[in-house]
Amino acid sequence: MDFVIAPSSFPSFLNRDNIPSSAGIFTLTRFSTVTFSYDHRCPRGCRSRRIPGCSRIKCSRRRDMDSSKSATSPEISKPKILTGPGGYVLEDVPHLSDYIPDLTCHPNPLQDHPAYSVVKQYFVHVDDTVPQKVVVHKDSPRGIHFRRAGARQRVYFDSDEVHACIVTCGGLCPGLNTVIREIVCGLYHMYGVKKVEGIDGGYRGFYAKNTVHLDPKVVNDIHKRGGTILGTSRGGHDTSKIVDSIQDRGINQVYIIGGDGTQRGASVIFEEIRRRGLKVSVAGIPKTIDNDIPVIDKSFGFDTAVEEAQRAINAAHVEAESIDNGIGLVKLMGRYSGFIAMYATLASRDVDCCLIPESPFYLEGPGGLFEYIESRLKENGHMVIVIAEGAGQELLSESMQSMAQKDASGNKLLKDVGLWISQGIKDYFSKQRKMPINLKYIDPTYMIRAVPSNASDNVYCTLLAQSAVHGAMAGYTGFTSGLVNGRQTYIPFNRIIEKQNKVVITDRMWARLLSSTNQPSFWNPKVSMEDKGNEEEATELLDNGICGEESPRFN
Ligand SMILES: Nc1ncnc2c1ncn2[C@@H]1O[C@H](COP(=O)(O)OP(=O)(O)O)[C@@H](O)[C@H]1O
Ligand SMILES: O=P(O)(O)OC[C@H]1O[C@](O)(COP(=O)(O)O)[C@@H](O)[C@@H]1O
Ligand SMILES: [Mg+2]
Repeated sequence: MDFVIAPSSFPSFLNRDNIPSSAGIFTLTRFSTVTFSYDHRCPRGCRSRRIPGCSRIKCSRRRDMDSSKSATSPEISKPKILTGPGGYVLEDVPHLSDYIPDLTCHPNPLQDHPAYSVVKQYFVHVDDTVPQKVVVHKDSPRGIHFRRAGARQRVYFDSDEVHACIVTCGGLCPGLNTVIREIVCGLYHMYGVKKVEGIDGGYRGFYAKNTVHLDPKVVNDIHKRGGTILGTSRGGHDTSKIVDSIQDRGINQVYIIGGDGTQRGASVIFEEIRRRGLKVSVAGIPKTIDNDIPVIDKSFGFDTAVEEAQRAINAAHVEAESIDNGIGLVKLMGRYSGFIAMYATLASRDVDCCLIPESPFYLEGPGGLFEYIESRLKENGHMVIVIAEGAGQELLSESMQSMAQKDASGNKLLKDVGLWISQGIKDYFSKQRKMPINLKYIDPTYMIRAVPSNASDNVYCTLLAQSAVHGAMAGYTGFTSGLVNGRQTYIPFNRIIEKQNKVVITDRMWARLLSSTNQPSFWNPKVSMEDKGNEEEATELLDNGICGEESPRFN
């Protein structure tokens, strides 16, 4: 039985919501006769017979497409790029209606919500976008924009129809539990969605474990705890099995919380879902304390990690100050990006030297680290060094037997630079300089990421989670919810996974650090000229947008 309702019979607010011309009428389709056996599942993800929006003709036509379970389809969706006057570019995110025609939509239930209905203009205008760069010149082109996140006037899921799942992958990060909590509560309290499941233990949990029931009662207090109540893992990623599991369980909204590796995985999952023609929204929430995800202002949990790192730096300073020629050495996380070390150093003001993966350094000779340590000790009697775990790895490889080991996700396993440099400093001063020093090495690595998120990260996590929920309900898919210039946006996966965010050492922020520590830049003009990749973009973090101008040069 099909119902076709003309727009005039809908509440008037719907007509104001820039309904695309292709959706000139709303089609409420209901069918009662078609059945799908396990082997002939409805490729749109509905295993029940009575899910609106899944017409018999289209489902049976699409059944053929489902016969191949291969996740290696060459059909990768093209980026959705829209251009406008003045050099305006919108890097848009996919929508379920891009590949599923005649989807039904409904008025957003938030219009009747006691909290939100009083907000003037609560719904985001369909044309709202956020610029990637806010510092422009008079004649600059308008540049790249992302779709603004937030609740839309119409949604593409009926609340009763939604079956959501949440998964957390990769390393821990403060705030994971808050994001889980706010997705569950957002779905329940804003949209009346009751079916939410947690995937146990990362991606492999989709096919290797049972799911965990989630509701507001279960998640009520979890934001006060570190870690993730769902568990996490690296590796174990089989796209076909994951999408089979999504389809078998009848899941139609997938919330994936994780770092760069996870978002790469999410992008492949989205492509496979699209290839199978399923009505399943895939929403990513970027997670990493390393802050190595590009485009976004910063990742959640980063502030908490920097705050926690202060405790280790303070301890190192107290220890170093208390003895003659005291050196406090602190190793912080940061595999490829030194943001935590840089911000912890800038925040502390007690640090004399910060070493990060992006800034190569050398130990001996004029302008080297050992010479600087000696001068600081002679001048001050003590010093504090902060080193990111990924710093100086090329020096370690030279002096240790190279073992290119990787973790289950394919990330390079690093050698312990903290122990190595501690030994190097001790050997240099005792053997070559015959100068007694007292070195205390503090390794708080896991302590800074296992803590619960602080107040500001909790609010940030809430906004990211709610944005993801609004986006999925509005039918967007293949997107990551992220903060761009202080506004919540939907960013296409291809932009999130194309490269890693790194500290740009020719940028103002690194200059601020150098001027705060007084350390040598270890800058070698020849090496820097060769390092073209680093010159293009300014460091993306807390720089109030002013770092997007020309990168200044130092030395
Ligand atoms: N290039 C990739 N393509 C698809 N999936 C990936 C890729 N890299 C990592 N993954 C998957 O994402 C998950 C987490 O990745 P990992 O690198 O460990 O953490 P993070 O997401 O925090 O960077 C793992 O289960 C892994 O299998
Ligand atoms: O020991 P583990 O769990 O693999 O985690 C160590 C890694 O996790 C991180 O904190 C973050 O990495 P991800 O963002 O990839 O999870 C790195 O800085 C660190 O090298
Ligand atoms: Mg990673």
